[in-house]
Order: sequence, then structure tokens, then C-alpha cells
Amino acid sequence: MAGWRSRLASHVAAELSTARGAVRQLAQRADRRATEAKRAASRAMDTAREKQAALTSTHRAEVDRITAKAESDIDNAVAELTEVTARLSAPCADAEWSRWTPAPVDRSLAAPLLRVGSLAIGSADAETQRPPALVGLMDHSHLRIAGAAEAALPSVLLRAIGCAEPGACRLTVYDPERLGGSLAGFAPLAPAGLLSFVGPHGLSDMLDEHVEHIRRINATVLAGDHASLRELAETTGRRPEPWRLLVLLGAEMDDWTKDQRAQLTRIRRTGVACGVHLIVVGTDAADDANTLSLDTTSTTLAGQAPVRLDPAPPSALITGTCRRIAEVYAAGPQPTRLSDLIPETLWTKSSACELSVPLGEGSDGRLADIVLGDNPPHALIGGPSGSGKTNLIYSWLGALTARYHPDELALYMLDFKEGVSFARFAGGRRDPSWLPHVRLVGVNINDDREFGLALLRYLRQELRRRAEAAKRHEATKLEELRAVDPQGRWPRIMAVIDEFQVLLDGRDSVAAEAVALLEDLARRGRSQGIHLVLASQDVAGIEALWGRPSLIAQFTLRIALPKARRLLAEANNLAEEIPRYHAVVNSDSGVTQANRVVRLPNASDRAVWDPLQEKLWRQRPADNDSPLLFDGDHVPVLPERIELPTTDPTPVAVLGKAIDVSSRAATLRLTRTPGRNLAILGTRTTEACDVLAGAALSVARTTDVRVTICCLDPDAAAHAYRLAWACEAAGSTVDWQDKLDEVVTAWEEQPTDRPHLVLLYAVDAAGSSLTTAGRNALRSMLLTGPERRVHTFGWWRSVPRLREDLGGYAARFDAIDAWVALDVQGPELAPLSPQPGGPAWYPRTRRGLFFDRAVHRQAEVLIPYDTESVLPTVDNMLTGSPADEH
Ligand SMILES: Nc1ncnc2c1ncn2[C@@H]1O[C@H](COP(=O)(O)OP(=O)(O)OP(=O)(O)O)[C@@H](O)[C@H]1O
Repeated sequence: MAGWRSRLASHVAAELSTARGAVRQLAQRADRRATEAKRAASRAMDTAREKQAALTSTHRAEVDRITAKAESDIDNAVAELTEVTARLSAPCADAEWSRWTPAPVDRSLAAPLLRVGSLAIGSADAETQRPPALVGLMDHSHLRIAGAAEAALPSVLLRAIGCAEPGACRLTVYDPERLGGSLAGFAPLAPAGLLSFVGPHGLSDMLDEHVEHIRRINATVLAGDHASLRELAETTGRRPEPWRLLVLLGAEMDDWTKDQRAQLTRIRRTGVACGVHLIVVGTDAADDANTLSLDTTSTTLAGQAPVRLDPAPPSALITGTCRRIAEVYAAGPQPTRLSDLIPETLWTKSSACELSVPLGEGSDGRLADIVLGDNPPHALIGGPSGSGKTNLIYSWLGALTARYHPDELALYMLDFKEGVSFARFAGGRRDPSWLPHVRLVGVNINDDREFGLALLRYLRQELRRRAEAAKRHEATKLEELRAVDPQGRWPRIMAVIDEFQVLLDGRDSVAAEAVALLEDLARRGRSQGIHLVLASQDVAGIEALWGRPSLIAQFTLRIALPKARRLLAEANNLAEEIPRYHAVVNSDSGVTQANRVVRLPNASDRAVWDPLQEKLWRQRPADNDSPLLFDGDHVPVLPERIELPTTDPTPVAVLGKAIDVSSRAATLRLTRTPGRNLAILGTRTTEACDVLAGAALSVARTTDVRVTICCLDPDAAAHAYRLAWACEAAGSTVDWQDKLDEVVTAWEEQPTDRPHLVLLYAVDAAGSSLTTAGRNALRSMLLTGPERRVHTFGWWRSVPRLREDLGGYAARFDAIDAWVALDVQGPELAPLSPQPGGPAWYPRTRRGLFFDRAVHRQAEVLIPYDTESVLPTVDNMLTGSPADEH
């Protein structure tokens, strides 16, 4: 038994041991696998961890990148917004009140939006880098300010008045509770009429007044041509009406009457287009599209973006700004601009019927025209010194010359004042350009009334020429003449005479002739296109015209500058009331009903005038000559050559420059007839020497002459020597004599093959030293010399001394055909003059009165030429010979 059992046992044991071994092996294998699996799992975990770490950092980087981009985009957008909004609110939108100053916007632009704070967006810390929070007001909308944001009101108002020209923004504050407490800083505007406070009792009137204002603007300013004042400004560059801000503080609108609410609704609906803007602070009744809102943290324009309001402006800033604005405004409105009167295209108008141009801005904000034609034909301008007459003339001329071609308009400008206000039209060293329409400019002519007379005579001649042409063509007025004679040059003529009363001064022949000519021109010039424009600062001057009813009646166009007196009709006092730089333009002889107030541009400023003149000058026609300039202060130099109207060979002596429109020389023809001598009368040595030298030299330069010189005044000797030299240099034979006796006896011995000039300086100095025979010989030379070609040019220092030399009381003056009087009074010239009592002559420096019996009915005024610079100097004479000069 034991055997099998033991064998079984050992078999089982063996089996067990095998199984155990197998199990062990299995267990070891499983162990190994588990270890391997664990390792693999651990590796996988490690890998997964690594991957996750990598992913996380990529994600983080991506998130960072996106965040950075978003932030930069936001900042860029904010910067862009800041820039755009800053532009919209420029120019006086500085966030810092310490840097803020008023900066009025150009009149042709819409008003800017107004800054009230900043938008709390973007990353910038600095207030200035944040976009401004804006509200619209002038030219944009009405504004509603929530009660809690009332502190923003001073800032809105200050910025509003700061971006308008002084006076162009006016405030009315309805403040039933506090009467202006919060706006006390704006009080300096009140005395200038730029701010008014209204209490409950004034509400209806205030609303009515604003509604009426809107109605007037719609009817007369916009007048259907423009939708709003903003559009008017943008298209025309003009802003004729101020903005009116109507501030309603704590208004209980529910308690208002029906009428008051209706008026407010009208203002809401139509005010913005007419520059009337509401600022309602506190509870507001309606919500409409014309109104923007401002709260403590938002504005309509900012949308969802949170708003941070600016601090209130310091009260000193408000008061100071308002005071300055009020001062500038009180000083008077700024003038309109000359450029407003200038059309884009030059010279497009015809003057056939009239001259019609804008002169300035009328009270309706439109350009006001001024017309000269058949009616009104002539203008009278008046105003005290400094009231702007010259400036008005410039404005008028600027508008005229830009519209009418120089073939359509010719200007003759005369200024009797001491000054050169018209000289700029003639061109000069500083500015070579001239105004192409101007044919003649006279300046500094206050002592030379003869020049005014000369112009009037010239115009009368032109009037005759026109009248004859009209008659030939069976035309009755310029318009018809131009229609039937289209090739003819018939410009309208405008003659402007500033301080014309000088011409009418006194009771002499000049004044009498001037009045007669003015009357004739005024009466007949109307239909022939000749227009007179007379200006005066002097009431007496204007009054001088009132004394001549037929003359003043022709001047139906009256232009009165501020404080002009006696220019308009008796009861018409408007000129007393208008502010400076304005004029009353009245084309019906000054009757009140025809008054128009015109605001004038600043045209006298050279910076404004010169570019216009330069532009016109560059376009001038090829045959346009510079205007003739007559300057009373200028002493003309003896010209090298003088154009004479005749070509006959008779010697002609040039005595001076005539005071007339053509600038001709005053001459004396030396024919072989008795009396062709010249006497120069007076004590002014220089001028007498100049007349003698001019006369002798002008003959010597053109004719082969013999010259005898005798100088009895030591002060004139140097001049006489120099003249002798110059005559010799011109080819003359010159004989110098120290004694008058010798001259008067020797003349007959000279051959008569050529003219002989005897130049006697200070003849009367010979006095008693001249023997009786000598005196007779002198008379004989004077009487009979010219027939033998001997012409005496003698200088006597007084008329009695000449008379003495000619034979005392019984003297005959027929040996002296021609004379030039210097400082000799008119009555003294009676014996030499055809006028009983002598000519009306008041001696004045550098002027002589010239009479030639052969040609004159009346003596004429001349300006002795300066010969100083045409004669050789003493140094020249010492170092050269006359032949060198020749
Ligand atoms: N519309 C205007 N805008 C700006 N400045 C003006 C205007 N009108 C006149 N002025 C200025 O006022 C001053 C006086 O003007 P202006 O010389 O034209 O006056 P006036 O009446 O001719 O004076 P006077 O008779 O003394 O010559 C000048 O400095 C001129 O520039």
C-alpha cells in the first residue's frame, strides 16, 4: 500500500512540484510582464506628460500673442479715434485748461464738436492720449445735459465761445432759480450784449425773440438758397449771423404754457439750421433727433464707451476769456474780406449799361451792390478823417477792376490830401505793378488846384468827343453808342477826386472854373459814361456843394461813412449810428427809405491789395501803359529831349513842366516878331536860374545859337558859369559879359546868321550904374532884337524894377511878350496881364506863373525844371573841357 501511496504521493508531489515550478515560472513571467507593463505605462505617462507640457506652453504662447494683438489693435483704434475726434474738436479742445486758449475757426468751416471729457477706453494712462468725449452743438444739434452732469456746462460754454470769433456766439441763459450763479464767470460778456440772463417773467419774450430770429434768418439770410447757415458758410465763406445758444437751466417745462411749449418745439425743430441751439440742463421734455445728450458717464456720440468728464475750467480762465472776447467785440466787428468782392474769373462784365459791383456785406449777410450808370450817375462820399473813405474807394476799385476789362473802365484818380494813398495804383520802385485801368494818378496836389482843373478840362474834352461821336451815330447815350459802334473804345470813365473841396476853395478863377466844369460834367457826363466820384472829410466841403443845388442834385449816390455829416438828407441820421468799417449807401440822394448799411472789407492793407493789383497787372493788355503820375511834391528834372507838338524849325525854349493831364512842357516859341523875349520875375534865385537854364539849354540843344551871358548877382554866378559851359558843350558859341552896358550896345554888332540868346541874370542890379544910353539900348534890344533873332531872357527881381528899365511909369510892356512870375503877388502883375487887377496868383515854392501873350488868354502855372543835375559841376569844369561834354 505504501508503495502506491508513496508513489502516488511522490507522483503528486512531483506533479505538485512541477506545477509549483510551472506556477513559479508563470508567476515569474507574470511578474516580469507586469514589471514591463508598469515600465511601459510609466514611459507612456512620461511621454504624455511631456506632450501635455509642450501643448500647454504652445497654448499659453498663442493666448499671449492673441491677447497682445488685441490690445495693440484696441490701442491703435483708440489712437485713431483720439486723432479723428481731436480733429473734429480742434482747434480749441486742449484737455488741459492751463494750455487752453480760444481759437476761432475759419468762417468757411462748420463749428467743431466740443470736448467734455475723455473716453475711458484703451490702455493709455495719460488723459491726453485717451479719445476725447465730444458733444455736438453749434452747426450740429441741440444739447441736453443731465442734472447730475451740470458741472460740465461751463466747460461746454467756454469751449463754444472759444471756437467762435468774438461776438459770433451769443448766450441767453434762462435760469429761473439761481439767476446765473453757476455761470457767474461769464458775466463780462453781458455789457457787450453777448450774454443775457432771463428770469421766469422773461421766458415768453425770450422764446418769441428766438423764434422771430429764426424766421428772419430763414426769410432773408437763407432765403431758399441755402439749407442752413452752416451750408451758407461752407459754400460762400461768409458767416453773416452769430450762433445763439439758449441755455435752459432747471426749466420746469411741464409748468410752461401751451404757447411757450409750442415756441420751444419750433426752436427745437428749426433752430439748428439757423444757428439757434438749445442747451437744456436737467429734465427735458422731448427726445428728438436734433438733440444730443450728455450724462456723467456717457454721451450720445460716445455710445457704450464710458465717459470721464473733464474738470471744470478755472473761474479766472472763464472770466479772463470772456473779458477779452467782450473787449474785442466792443471794439467793433471784423471787416469782411476784399477777396469776398473778387470774382473767380476776371474781366467778364460789360460796362455798356452801368458799373455794378459788390461793395461789402449788407445787413442781410449778402453782398451789397453799388451801381453807377444813368441813374445814379455820380457819387459823393463823406466821413471824417480816419472813417475809411480811402479804404472804401480801394474796395470799390478792387471790385470794379476785377470785373471790368481796362477797355470797359478807365480811372482818373486825384487826391488833394497830403498823402500818397493813390500812388500805389501808378507803380513805383518798390512795386512796379500798376492798376491797368488807371490812366492818371495825382497825389500831393493840395497846392496845385490847377491840376484838378486840368483833369476836369480834359474830361470835358472827352465829353465833347463822346457827344460828337454819339451825334454822328445818332445815339443818345453810351449804351447806344457802344451798340452802334462796337469797334470803338468807349470805356466808362470814373474820375475820383478825394478832398475835392480844395478845388472849390476860395473865390478865384480856379474855383469858378472848377465849379462850372463840374456842373457841366455832372449834368452831361451821365449819358456819356463819365462818372464823378467826389470824396470829402470836410463838412464845409460838402456844404459848399449844398450851396450849388444844380451840382449836388446830380450826385444822387451818397455814401456816408460813420459820423459823416450833411451828406444824407436832412432828417436822415443813420450815419451817426453805424459802427466803424460800415457805410450807409444811398442811391436816392440820401432819403431815409433808400438807406442800405454795408460792412466794408479791409482793402487798404497792402498785404490784401497788392496780390490783386499784381494779378490784374499780369493780365494787362499788351498796349496798356502805366498811368501818368502827377506828384505835387516831385521836382521834375529838365528832360534830355522834349517832344514838341510842332516840327517847324523855330527855336523853342522850355520853361518848365505844365500842370496838366498830358504832362507837357511849358514852352516859348522864339519867332522873329517883336516882343519875343522872356522876363523872369521874383527874388527866388534858384528857381530863376533854373528857368533861365532850362530855357537856354533847351534851345542850345536843338538849335545852333549864339549865347551871351551877363550875370549881375554874385549868388547866381556859379549857376551861370555852369550854364555857359553846358551851352558850349551843346555846340553854342558863348560870350560872357560882365557889364550890362556892353551887352546892350554890342548886340547889334553880332551877325544875324543864327539865333542869339541874351541871358541876363538880375538885370535890375545894374540900377543906376546903367547909363541913360545904356538903358535906352536895353529897351531897344528888347523891342527890336527879336526881329533880328536876338531874344532876351532876363531876370528882374521885381515888377517895378522891370518897369523902371522899360521906361518908368510910362513904360510899355510890349517888349516883353512872355513872363514867368515866381514870388510876385498877383496884383503886381497887373501891368503885364490882360486881366484887370492882375491874375489870381499866390506865390508858392517851385511854381511859376507863365504868360505868353501870343498864346495865352490866362496865365498858366508851371513847375520850373530842376537843372542842377543836368549842368556840369564846378569840378567837371575844372577837369574837362566843354568839348568833352559835347
Ligand atoms: N473796412 C475796414 N477794415 C479794416 N480797416 C479799415 C477799414 N476801413 C478803414 N480801415 C482802416 O482805418 C484807417 C483809416 O482809413 P482811411 O485812410 O480809409 O480813412 P479816411 O477816411 O480816408 O481817412 P483820411 O481822410 O484821414 O485819409 C486805415 O488804417 C484803414 O486801414
